[in-house]
Amino acid sequence: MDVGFGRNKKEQLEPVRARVTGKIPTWLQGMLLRNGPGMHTVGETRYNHWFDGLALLHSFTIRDGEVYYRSKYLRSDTYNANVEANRIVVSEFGTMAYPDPCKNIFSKAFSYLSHTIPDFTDNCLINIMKCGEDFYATTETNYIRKINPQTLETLEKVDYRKYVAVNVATSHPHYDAAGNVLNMGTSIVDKGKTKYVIFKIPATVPEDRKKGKSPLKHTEVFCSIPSRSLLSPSYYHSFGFTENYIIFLEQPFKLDILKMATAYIRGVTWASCLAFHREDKTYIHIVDQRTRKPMPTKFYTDPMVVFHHVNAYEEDGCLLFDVVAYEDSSLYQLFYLANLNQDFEEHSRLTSVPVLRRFAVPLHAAQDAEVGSNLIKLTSTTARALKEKDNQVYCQPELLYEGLELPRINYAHNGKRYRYVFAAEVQWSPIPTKILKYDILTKSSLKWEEEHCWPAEPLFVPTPGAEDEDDGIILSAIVSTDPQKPPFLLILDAKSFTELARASIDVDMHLDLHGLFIPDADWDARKQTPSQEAWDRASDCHGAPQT
Ligand SMILES: CC1=C(/C=C/C(C)=C/C=C/C(C)=C/C=O)C(C)(C)CCC1
Ligand SMILES: [Fe+2]
Repeated sequence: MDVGFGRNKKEQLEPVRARVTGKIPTWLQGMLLRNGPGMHTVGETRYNHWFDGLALLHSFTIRDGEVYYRSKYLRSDTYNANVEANRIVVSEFGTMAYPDPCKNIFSKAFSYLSHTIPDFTDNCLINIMKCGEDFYATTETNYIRKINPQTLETLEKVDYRKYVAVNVATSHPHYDAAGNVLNMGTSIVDKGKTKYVIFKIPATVPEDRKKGKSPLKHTEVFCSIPSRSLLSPSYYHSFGFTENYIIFLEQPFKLDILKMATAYIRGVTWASCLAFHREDKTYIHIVDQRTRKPMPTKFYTDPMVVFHHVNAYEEDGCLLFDVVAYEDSSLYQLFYLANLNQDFEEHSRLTSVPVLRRFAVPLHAAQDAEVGSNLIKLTSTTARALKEKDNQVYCQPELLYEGLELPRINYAHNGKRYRYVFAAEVQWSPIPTKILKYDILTKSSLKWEEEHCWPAEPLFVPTPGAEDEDDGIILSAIVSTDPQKPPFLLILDAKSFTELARASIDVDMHLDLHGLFIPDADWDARKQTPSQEAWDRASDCHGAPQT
């Protein structure tokens, strides 16, 4: 089965109207905006890893029961430089590139030296972040790219380092109740220290300080956590968040800074500077948002690799947090394009399945508790926190569900008690074939699947005025491995997990990573959604078979 992982996808610049079957709820008006890699070769050169691909943004605009689709490559500096040179000239996660092969030995040496502190890529292919009224494409370097969600045009390049000292940052920020962005990055060997920095970008800027300024200019450091090691900070892809706490896992999947500093000259990739240390522990840092300080207790657990935090909440003096955990870092290995070729099913077997695990940590010092005692008295979980000497606590998680990735929740429950996880079901292969609704309370699940269909991350949109946590719909872009079946946007009823509608579009749709839904109601009066007239010009897509 070939879905062409390494094949470049065509952009769909003009909106096309999808062929809708079923009935889209009338209240569902807005735009699903998503990001992911779409171009894997430039000229004769090719990227090694799927996470290297050039960012391709796509959007599904839902209006009065119709769906309009468009896609556009992010015109990052990386994209422009590559296209101009007709080859890959900017390094990505799994591909090291050499811009000037013809340079003489002296200028070559100079160019090597200038890469000691590398200028990373602005190929923001992972997610979309809402920042005040603006939207940004994001990756894990120090760069983000402002975009126009309506036209998918690429706007300013923003360097986080102008506002906060971080060399890398996550593409999974959190949003608090006021819409402020909280994100985390690593400041590497700055003034002799390496630390993890949690920073806040305000949703709004006071009128008197505004003067057309972006909220990013008002970014503040919320708190920082010193890295256990100066030269090998942990890699992380997301973090946990509740009203009062921030959860950071300092996992034994680490960046080797010395290796990074010499990677360019040695001709190896950034990916090769990341290593899983199975002999190490995973340290659990809990920051109290009121004091902005990490709790002094040394919480730890077994070695693991976590990409996605699912949710976290406080219950009876404990903090519960749920993550998708692996026993090793094989996920990154599998996404090498060489493993994702025609017979990828043979070559791409994970050596550990992604498991939904629940951790529980006690929030109050248990100085008098006996060594060996379990500090978790909750009846809702079997997760344990065992008291050890020297203020250490060993955390043993509860296994909730085996085989899921790309988790999403009803974000109104972020940081709060919640019951449902929506995710893609992933067993031993990294490619999802089902969409899953997992009920943490009853430990039961509902699934959607269809032959030849590969679903993207399922996104939950609540019904306006919803009371139940699962009162809403699920949106997932589905690509099919059957050439006779065009890709489609699937709309499921989140309660029953039954199909409400699907919108088929005969375009070259890519498998994406993450994104968000912008309800029409979020657009303020100044930034109107495009007029109906604009959509009327969209060409029809009759869902004809792809050739
Ligand atoms: C370029 C670059 C990086 C990029 C990492 C990327 C692009 C990671 C993507 C991860 C995904 C998509 C995970 C999904 O679960 C690092 C290592 C941060 C630092 C060095 C330079
Ligand atoms: Fe992610």
